[in-house]
Amino acid sequence: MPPLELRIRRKAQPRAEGPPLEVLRDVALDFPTGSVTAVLGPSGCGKTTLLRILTGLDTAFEGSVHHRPRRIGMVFQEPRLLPWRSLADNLRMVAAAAGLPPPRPEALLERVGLEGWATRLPGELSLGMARRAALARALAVQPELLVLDEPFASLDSESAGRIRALLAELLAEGRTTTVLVTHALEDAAELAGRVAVLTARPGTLSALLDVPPAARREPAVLRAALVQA
Ligand SMILES: Nc1ncnc2c1ncn2[C@@H]1O[C@H](COP(=O)(O)OP(=O)(O)OP(=O)(O)O)[C@@H](O)[C@H]1O
Repeated sequence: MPPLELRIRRKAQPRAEGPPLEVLRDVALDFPTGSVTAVLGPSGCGKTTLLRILTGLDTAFEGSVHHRPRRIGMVFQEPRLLPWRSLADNLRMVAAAAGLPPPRPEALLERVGLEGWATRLPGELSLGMARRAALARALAVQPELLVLDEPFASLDSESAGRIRALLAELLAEGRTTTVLVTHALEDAAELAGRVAVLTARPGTLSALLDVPPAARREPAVLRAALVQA
């Protein structure tokens, strides 16, 4: 399978007044199948925009995306579950939309620590639980590409720890090409095989490096490698 290939020459956001805001410029990245890439960069540099372009949610840019897989699982900061449908239905609907046979929602929910919640509505969940439900929904499409936008943001440490452990287990399987946007170097060091760093807006690629194995135990090793890059 050829790598997913992202080529952004320029991405600008129209504004109500004034010229368009240039958000991204000259970002060229290949994502080999099964790789886990963390995208780091200052707030507002275009990380979420990059994910939206990568997944095809945003097509208004100059450039191209090649070899985008068919089944894409996404977890955004805002869980975006359908509020009037049970968690099980939320999972079934994305699987059906992906042309997959009905999944076993209970098993997927159990995997993210939400056993017994299949018939409940999203409004009954805390943010941490909703984020985990969104991850279960992403897994329900058997994703070839998994995209995670700050999956640990605004979570208490217990919820963040549960999701981190789950992702570490999942990503270690090495089957799913994963792109993880994060502000935390520790998360990149623990979960990713490599790190792509964007500059401040307009975001452009300033470094792409493999995570040194020692950084898994000591994230400062990654910080030092980034300073040198
Ligand atoms: N729909 C939109 N309309 C106008 N401007 C937008 C839109 N979406 C994003 N932007 C602007 O584009 C820039 C990049 O936004 P984006 O959300 O991609 O950054 P980010 O790196 O993910 O930020 P953060 O780390 O704070 O989540 C920001 O300045 C933002 O205000």
